[in-house]
Amino acid sequence: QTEIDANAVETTPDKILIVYLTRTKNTKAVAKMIEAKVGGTLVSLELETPYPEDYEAIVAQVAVENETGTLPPLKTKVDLSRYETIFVGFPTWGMQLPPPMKTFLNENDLSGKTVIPFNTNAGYGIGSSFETVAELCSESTILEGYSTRGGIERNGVLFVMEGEKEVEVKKEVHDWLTNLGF
Ligand SMILES: Cc1cc2nc3c(=O)[nH]c(=O)nc-3n(C[C@H](O)[C@H](O)[C@H](O)COP(=O)(O)O)c2cc1C
Repeated sequence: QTEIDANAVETTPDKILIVYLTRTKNTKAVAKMIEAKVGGTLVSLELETPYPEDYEAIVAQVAVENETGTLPPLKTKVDLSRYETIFVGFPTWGMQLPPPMKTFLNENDLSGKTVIPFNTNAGYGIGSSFETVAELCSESTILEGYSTRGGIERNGVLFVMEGEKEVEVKKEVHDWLTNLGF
């Protein structure tokens, strides 16, 4: 007897892309947990001109970009044609979707594809980032996203996805993806 899971996401690993932005590697760690469960191709977004290493400097630059709607040019180019399910991962920056992810969603056509956001943040939450993903992917099917607390760079807390936290996030990611039908 064959059981058919009505909730199953109908895709295969070769059609899954996991694209993420990361600075202190927390979002990257979540991306790798997703890959471990669903497979797919991992792509890290890199800028033509990297952000400053200095925290205050990047905060100031991102604030200006957010305010002016600047879309920083990406070095990373991806041919999306073969992918039907695209996970998009990013930290919260200035309570918004980080400018490089705005660039990515602006310069690529994700219409007709399934888009699934995920996020790490310092504890202030996703801000408007998931809403902006939905706005920039208005012709896509958006599934429920996942968010967890990551680093607090302002306080010198950088990478946190280890030890108990890693175990906890792995379980949450597993349950979230199972819920989505993966
Ligand atoms: C420029 C900048 C702005 C940030 N703004 C916020 C924010 O508005 N709210 C928040 O909760 N965390 C904020 N953070 C903290 C990051 O979202 C958090 O440390 C996240 O886990 C970093 O992910 P990453 O390790 O993948 O780079 C900010 C960090 C940076 C560098």
